[in-house]
Order: sequence, then C-alpha cells, then structure tokens
Amino acid sequence: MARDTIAAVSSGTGGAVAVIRLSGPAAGEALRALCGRLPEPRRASLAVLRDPASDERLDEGLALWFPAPRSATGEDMAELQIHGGRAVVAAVLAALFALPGMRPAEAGEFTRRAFLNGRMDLAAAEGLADLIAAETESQRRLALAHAFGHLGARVEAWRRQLIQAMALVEAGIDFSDEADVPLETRAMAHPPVIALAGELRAALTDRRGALLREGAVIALAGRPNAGKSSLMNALAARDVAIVSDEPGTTRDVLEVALDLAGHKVTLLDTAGLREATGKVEAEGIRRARARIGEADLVLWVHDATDGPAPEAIPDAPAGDGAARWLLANKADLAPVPLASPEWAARSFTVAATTGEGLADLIAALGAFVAARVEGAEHPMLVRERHRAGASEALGHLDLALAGWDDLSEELLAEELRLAARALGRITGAIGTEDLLDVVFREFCIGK
Ligand SMILES: Nc1nc2c(ncn2[C@@H]2O[C@H](COP(=O)(O)OP(=O)(O)OP(=O)(O)O)[C@@H](O)[C@H]2O)c(=O)[nH]1
Ligand SMILES: [K+]
Ligand SMILES: [Mg+2]
Repeated sequence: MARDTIAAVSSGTGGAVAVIRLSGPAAGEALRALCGRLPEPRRASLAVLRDPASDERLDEGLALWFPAPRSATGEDMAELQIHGGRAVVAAVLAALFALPGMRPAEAGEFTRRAFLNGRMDLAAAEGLADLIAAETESQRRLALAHAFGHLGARVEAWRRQLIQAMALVEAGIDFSDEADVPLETRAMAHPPVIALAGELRAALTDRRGALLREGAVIALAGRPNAGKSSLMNALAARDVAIVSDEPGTTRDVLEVALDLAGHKVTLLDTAGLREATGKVEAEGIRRARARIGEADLVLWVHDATDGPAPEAIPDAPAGDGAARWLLANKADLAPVPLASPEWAARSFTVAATTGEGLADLIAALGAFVAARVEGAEHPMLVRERHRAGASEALGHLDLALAGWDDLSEELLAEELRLAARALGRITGAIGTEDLLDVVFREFCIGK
C-alpha cells in the first residue's frame, strides 16, 4: 500500500465542473479538513469547501467518500466535484497540497495503484488507456472488452493450464526411481501443451485486433497528376494536401485519420511514381514506395484522360496480403473505358473535383475495412507487447514439444516455466518496474 496520498484533476479542462480525485491513506483526513466532515460512503453530498489554513470559503460542490478497499484504486479515495474555473481548481488543489502527506499525482498513478492493489491486470489497464483514447466505435468496443479483463482472463487461463502441465512433468522428478511414473505423467501433460501451442499460434496469426486498434492503412498511389491529392482532400472533406497542375507536387507522405463505418482508417497521400527529376522528388518517391508497401489497401489512381487503365497496377509495391483497387479519376473529362475482367470488381470511376463516384467508393471502403476486422469484437493480442509475450511463450512450448521424448523432466519443466513467465508478463502477474513505467506512461494525469 502506498504511503503518499495523491490528488489530481481527473476531468478534462475547460468544463463547467471539475472532478478532483484523491487516493491514499490521508484521503479521508483531507476530505474532512476541506468539508468539515466525512460524507456517508459512496453517496454524493453537498459540501462547502474551506481552506483549512485560513477557513476561507473556496467553493461549494459535491463530495464523495470511498473507503478502502471498495474503491477504484483499492485505497481510501475521495472525489470533489467543484466549479471548473481555473482559479477555483487552483485554490482547492493548493489547499489540498498544503495538507500533510498529500502530493500531486503522476500520469497514470491512480490506475497504477489500482493495478498494484489487484483491482485490475495490466492488459485491463492498457484497455482503459485505449478506451480513453478511442476515436471510433470499433476502437471503443475493443478497448472496453480489454478494460473489463477479456485478454487478462484468457491469458491467465493459459497460464494455469501450463502450470498444471508443469506440475505433472515435475511430479515425474520425484518418482524418477520408478521408471513408469515419469513416463505416465509426461504423457498426460503432452496433449494440453500441444493444444495450448495451437491456441497461441492461432492468436498470433490473428491480426484483426491490431488492425482495429491501429486502424487499416489505405494508400493513394499513382502517376504524377493522376489526382491523388485531390482525392485525399475529397475523402477527408478538408484541404489536407496541396493540389496543383504541376506533376510532382506531393513529396512527403501525408496522412489523415478517417472514421469509415465506425472503423479507424489511416489514409495516405503519396508522391506520384515516375523517374524522378531531382533529389527531393526521388526521396519523396522512395518514401511513397516504403509506405505503400505497408498498406492494407492500395488505391491506384489512374488519370482517365491518359487513356485506358493499365492491365496491372504498375510500379505499386504493395505488400503481401494487401488489396489493390483501381480508381479511374477525372471521369468528368474523359469517358472511362470498361475495366478488364480482372479488375471489374475492384474498379471505381470517380472525379475528385466534382465528387462523382465518391459515395460508392466510400461505401466500398467501409465494407472492405469491416470485412477485414469481422468477428474482431474480442480479439486477443492487440498490442506489440502482448504479441511479444505470446510469441516468446510459444517459442518455449515449441522447444518443449520438439524435445518431449528426449529432454529430462527438469529441462522440460524449465521450458514450460519460461513459457508461463512470458505469459505472466502480459497480465503483469509476473512484472518488473520498468514494464510498469512503459505501460502507465501512456495515461494522462488524473487517471
Ligand atoms: N477535371 C478534373 N481535374 C482533376 C480531378 N482530379 C484532379 N484534378 C486536377 O489534376 C491536377 C493534379 O491533381 P493533384 O491532386 O495535384 O494530383 P496528384 O496525383 O496528387 O499529383 P502529384 O502530387 O504531383 O503526384 C490538378 O490540377 C487537379 O485540379 C478531377 O477529377 N477532374
Ligand atoms: K500535381
Ligand atoms: Mg499530390
């Protein structure tokens, strides 16, 4: 349990009401010092707040008292809802911090205390950070599932299975004189370890969670002047990129975040691909190729006034597994010939400047993203940290399985133990201080 009592404004700035939260052993005393009494637990009550040093009236607001352990952090907690003015908040905080044992909270410190007091696991804390940062409906749902322990529960179940298998293998060590027992217990542990390795492998192959959390990347690519930047602006419904009739206008990769059918999408505008005419353009094209190569969907923009669309997307270095669509742009200037059968299902006729065809394109993009993340309401390994833990665990399981018939009980049990440790780091059941610093750094102050 922490010795310090922390306090911070937990509401956003600029609102009519500000929420100040306190957590730690002196929270009750501080509440009494400012309000003159301790309110009934878990009930909001009206209170006049006074500076204990001068007895000056500071504000009138709501006071709440959450005695440990039934509080968000598991410690004694108090909450003050006061008027949101800057001066009011500053005066109340100054009065609080003048009290013994009180200090300002660091970023994420309330959540960190909740974790340390066993109120949530590490994956749930990350879910909470994602929930606060969620911009789209699907990100909100995903984060909520994690905040309520979806990933943590699954990983803990895996870890328990592993510990059981380990116990079986270790039982063999104690009976190593009786030749049959070690072989029997080892054989009993084999199927669950095979099953677990399969589940971990499947979870690692499923990238939908990461796609939902980070958003699909859609890149506009094509020859100079095809109208990529014009399309970027039209799709983003604002003036993001410079448009001009000069080929080679766009140099840096530009990106905007879009909400397509409730899913987060990052749309990229890139330099037109051709033999560069100078150093800067060459660098722009290098960057364009690199980012196009990582996109989930490449929209090849073709200028309809240049004649029929290409048979294949030229020069578009799309990565493995990326989808490629063809956009015949400037349909207002030239008739767009029928796409070749190969492209028919993935071709769109648009005009960035008149808006023609854009509604159909946006609908198709929304359907594309939705299909990519389908069933991903409760995906598992959404962060690189989770994937690293699961993949390390799988590595040890694979070693154990490869040597199942040959390794000694001790070595076999050791591989299973290392796998269990790697899983434990995902939930924080096995943790280190530096890991906690990384996780809680993301939070804002007051959370
Ligand atoms: N008539 C018409 N003109 C368009 C359309 N889309 C783009 N243009 C024009 O085409 C020219 C090039 O547009 P950009 O959007 O700058 O093309 P870009 O592909 O980004 O070009 P780079 O960045 O140089 O590779 C501009 O003059 C645009 O106004 C369209 O649908 N119809
Ligand atoms: K241009
Ligand atoms: Mg451009």
